[in-house]
Amino acid sequence: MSQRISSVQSKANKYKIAVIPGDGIGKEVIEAALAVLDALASAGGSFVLDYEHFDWSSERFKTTGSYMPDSFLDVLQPKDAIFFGAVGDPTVPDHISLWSLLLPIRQRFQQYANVRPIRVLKGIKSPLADCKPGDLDWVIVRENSEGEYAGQGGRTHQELAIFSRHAIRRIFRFAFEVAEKRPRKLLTFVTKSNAQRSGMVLWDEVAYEVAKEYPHVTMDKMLVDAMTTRMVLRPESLDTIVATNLHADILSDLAAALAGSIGIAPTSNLDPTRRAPSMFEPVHGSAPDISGKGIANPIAAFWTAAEMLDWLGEKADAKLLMEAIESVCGRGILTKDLGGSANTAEVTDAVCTAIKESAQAQ
Ligand SMILES: NC(=O)c1ccc[n+]([C@@H]2O[C@H](COP(=O)([O-])OP(=O)(O)OC[C@H]3O[C@@H](n4cnc5c(N)ncnc54)[C@H](O)[C@@H]3O)[C@@H](O)[C@H]2O)c1
Ligand SMILES: O=C(O)[C@H](O)[C@@H](O)C(=O)O
Ligand SMILES: [K+]
Ligand SMILES: [Mn+2]
Repeated sequence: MSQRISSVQSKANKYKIAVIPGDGIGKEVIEAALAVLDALASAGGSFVLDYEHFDWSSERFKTTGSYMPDSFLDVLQPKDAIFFGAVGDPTVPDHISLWSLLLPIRQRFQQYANVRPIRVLKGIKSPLADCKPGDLDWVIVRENSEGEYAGQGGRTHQELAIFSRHAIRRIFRFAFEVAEKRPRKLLTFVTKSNAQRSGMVLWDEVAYEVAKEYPHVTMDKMLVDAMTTRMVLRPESLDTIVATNLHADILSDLAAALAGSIGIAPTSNLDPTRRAPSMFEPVHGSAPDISGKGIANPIAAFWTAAEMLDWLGEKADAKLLMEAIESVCGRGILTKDLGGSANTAEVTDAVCTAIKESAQAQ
């Protein structure tokens, strides 16, 4: 585990980070998160981030005809991580924007595990009556390379999903490893094998096969429709969740809302083999309805930054950042989506100050 060090910059670990803010509030929350990361580094953090900024976005597409250069894999490969905002613009069809920027990076780098931790942070109220902080504390593991996002099929089979034993096995192994490291050792797998009789039946078959390798983890199975009711009615009965690309996409927005707001939820797109750089982004999109107003909640991007530091090995700084976020939320400095009246800059400043104060106290 890394240790926070006092100002001995020469001892700091250096990481090369590609920064891709993208569109809409992606630009606002990434700017805020970079300020918070700077505050953390200069308050005695044990890391130095060497940023390269990329303007890959819908703006670039509209002026040059492409979201990113053809050489994007070569450009990103030497980086230690990719810090991403959001993609999506009201004047570009969403399937064009998603398939021109985000999905090629996720799929070509085989960032096959999309990890979405979510819990009720201190100071934030769940919309569920009586849901206390410990009652909703989950990790959603999303298959991130195939399934409903295979992009195959013509007009008559537009939504053709592709599931392979290889990809199902590796995401289940990953999810079991996550579950095994958490105190409850509980994994719920989400399926729709009653209706989808090919890919989803294979998904179930591999689940039980891989389960034999992890005898210390308790596994249970939920059909995706019933899963939504369990998340709302019995959140405390869940811990680690594994689901397909599309199912986990939908369930993770629900999870974020149940924990207070889509504006707090982080994602890691991981290549667990570490052959390719992993990509870190808030769960939310470009939010055109609030973009440009300076009111986006930056917490999702901050929590995402903490997940990135943790993946890079900077665990002490990741922890300090999460504590700073929770102390600011605990003092009621919240954006509108969480029922508060603070704007993006005010929350950002408060988190930077909390970081400095807690570093001084150490
Ligand atoms: N990974 C991504 O980059 C990603 C994810 C989801 C959607 N998208 C794209 O984003 C665009 C908008 O999609 P959408 O509206 O379905 O989803 P969205 O997540 O952008 O917004 C959904 C709702 O949540 C609110 N919201 C989102 N983030 C917030 C934040 N940080 N603070 C406060 N409120 C927040 C928005 O104002 C909106 O009302 C589309 O083009 C879509 O394709 C991209
Ligand atoms: O994967 C998707 O569907 C989108 O990018 C977005 O909704 C996400 O959750 O990342
Ligand atoms: K995003
Ligand atoms: Mn989504």
